[in-house]
Amino acid sequence: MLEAEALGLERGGRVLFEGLSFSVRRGQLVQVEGANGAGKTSLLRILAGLSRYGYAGAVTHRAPLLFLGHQSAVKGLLTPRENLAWHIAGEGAYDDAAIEDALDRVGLHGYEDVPSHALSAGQHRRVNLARLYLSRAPLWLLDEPFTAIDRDGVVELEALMVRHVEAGNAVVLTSHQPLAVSYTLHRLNLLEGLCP
Ligand SMILES: Nc1ncnc2c1ncn2[C@@H]1O[C@H](COP(=O)(O)OP(=O)(O)OP(=O)(O)O)[C@@H](O)[C@H]1O
Repeated sequence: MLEAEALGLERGGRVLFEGLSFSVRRGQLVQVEGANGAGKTSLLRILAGLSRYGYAGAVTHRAPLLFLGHQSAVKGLLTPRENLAWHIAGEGAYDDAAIEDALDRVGLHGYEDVPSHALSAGQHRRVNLARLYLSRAPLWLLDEPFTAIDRDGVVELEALMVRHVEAGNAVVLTSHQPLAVSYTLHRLNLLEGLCP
């Protein structure tokens, strides 16, 4: 689904990673490992084709992807329903029932039409996560998806990711918390590459 070849990145005179090569295949659930500041977000943005900075190497995409960053992309003046409609319009689809179902699944039933600036941090995150229920992209790149999500939400999100990879898709995520999933988890170490 994605191939990274000899990726290298230097920030502020510090080499974060170099010569990093790996492939992400169908059915893989990959967690990027590393301490604060190691370069996980930078790597994910490179993989998503969003990096504003110069880096070495090349990324080849073999499938459409969805990137969810940890900085909320929810627009405060729009309601959750409008935010999701705006996002999925980019995929050429608008389906009010599907949007309502996605918001319901992330626990935002009753908040569909509230201006998003009136939502909590966790509810903002949930609006973003609702995009996972609507996306048709086979490859998900998720940066700290569990941030500000309560325990039930974490369990639901873990199950959603497992369903996605079991269906033959792939997920690459960063997370500081260990995943409690009964599925083979591949670890991507910024210095050593992809570990089985
Ligand atoms: N805006 C910036 N300007 C200059 N250097 C930056 C900037 N943002 C990040 N960096 C540098 O890049 C390094 C990697 O940042 P990145 O956000 O990729 O790390 P991370 O592994 O995702 O960290 P965390 O786990 O804390 O989110 C940081 O240690 C910092 O030195």
